[in-house]
Amino acid sequence: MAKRRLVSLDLDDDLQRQLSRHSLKTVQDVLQLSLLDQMRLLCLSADQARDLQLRLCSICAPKHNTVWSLLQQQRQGCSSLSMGHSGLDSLLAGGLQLSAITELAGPAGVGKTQWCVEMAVRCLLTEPSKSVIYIDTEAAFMPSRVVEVLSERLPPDEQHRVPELLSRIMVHQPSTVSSLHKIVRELEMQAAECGAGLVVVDSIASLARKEFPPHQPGQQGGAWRRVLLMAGWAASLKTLAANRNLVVLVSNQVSSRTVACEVAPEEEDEAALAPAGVREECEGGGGDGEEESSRSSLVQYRQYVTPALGNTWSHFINTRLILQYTDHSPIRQLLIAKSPVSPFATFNYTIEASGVKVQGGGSYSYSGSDPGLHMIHVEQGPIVS
Ligand SMILES: Nc1ncnc2c1ncn2[C@@H]1O[C@H](COP(=O)(O)OP(=O)(O)OP(=O)(O)O)[C@@H](O)[C@H]1O
Repeated sequence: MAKRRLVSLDLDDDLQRQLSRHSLKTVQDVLQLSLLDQMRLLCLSADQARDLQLRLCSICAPKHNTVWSLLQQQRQGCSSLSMGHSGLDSLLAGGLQLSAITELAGPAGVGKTQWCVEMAVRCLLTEPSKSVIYIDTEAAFMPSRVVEVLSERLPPDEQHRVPELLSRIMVHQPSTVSSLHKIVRELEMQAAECGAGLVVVDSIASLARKEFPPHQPGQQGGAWRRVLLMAGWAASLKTLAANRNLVVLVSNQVSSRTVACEVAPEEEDEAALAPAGVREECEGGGGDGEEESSRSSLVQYRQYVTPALGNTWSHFINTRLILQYTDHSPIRQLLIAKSPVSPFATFNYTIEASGVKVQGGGSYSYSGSDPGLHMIHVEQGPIVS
């Protein structure tokens, strides 16, 4: 919190001018000065300097909520962004949680971007004073699709609002890890300036996976560098979500994971037939991207499709929603795979001109699940060795 940018605070204009004149950028920069220096540099009286110090100290001090106030927020529906379906919302305590990171993971074409657009439109329509920051790392963002969804949602006499609503979505399209890194670092300031209620990163994985593949020849430790990078981004996004009380929604790709199984002697011949390349594609594993060490010949390798970025990443996110195909096209499925408030649950959805529609009542069980170990149904059929 001491690193919080002063421009993101609601300080009066004269004071902001003095702060920037003396290159004081963070709360820490001011608190490191003596009271006398604060008075001198910022042209403050002793009382004003003491007030400022108290205010900045209260920003650094860890904040707490009471259970009662959290419950009140939840009841008033101001702790979440509705996903547009009463069953889904009630399991997720209102929808996508504020001050938290929600991940949408799924195979190509399943509807991750469509869900991101859906939630952006929902934020604009339900929060008239809020904006959306949309970080598109795959050049997949289609303004015309947002217009289509908005136009379908607005009644005929409100169609004139479309341009105003569109101007409340700020889009970044970084094409390298370093440009995304810079955007993530500056997000808190931008979120404060534009009053963001939702930050979308579609997708969080693609640039890092492209620049730091786990098995790049001649470059050891690509996966480990990526874990460190993702940890930094997750920390920044969490701080942003908490400080600005907004929803962070990230999409994630899927990757294949290889699991080694002991085989009984009579199955040994079958194990020997496992394709040689299977382990090359392994990404998540138990150790965040590094493939497992070689096994004896009595081991069979089975391949699964799971959310990308490995186990460590799955601990960074608060809620994981997995999107997958079903055998009944065009119906797709949303799984609540990890949530602090909901049991494991599944809901069907379709993608329509007016956006994403969740169908029926959904089903859930309290048997629990491992967020890192979901087999994802891929349209072309599961890849099993
Ligand atoms: N206007 C529309 N009406 C109905 N379906 C649509 C419409 N626009 C897109 N879709 C459907 O959305 C799906 C693509 O979704 P989306 O782009 O969100 O996938 P994705 O999971 O983000 O894929 P990737 O990982 O490749 O980016 C396609 O099945 C497409 O048919």
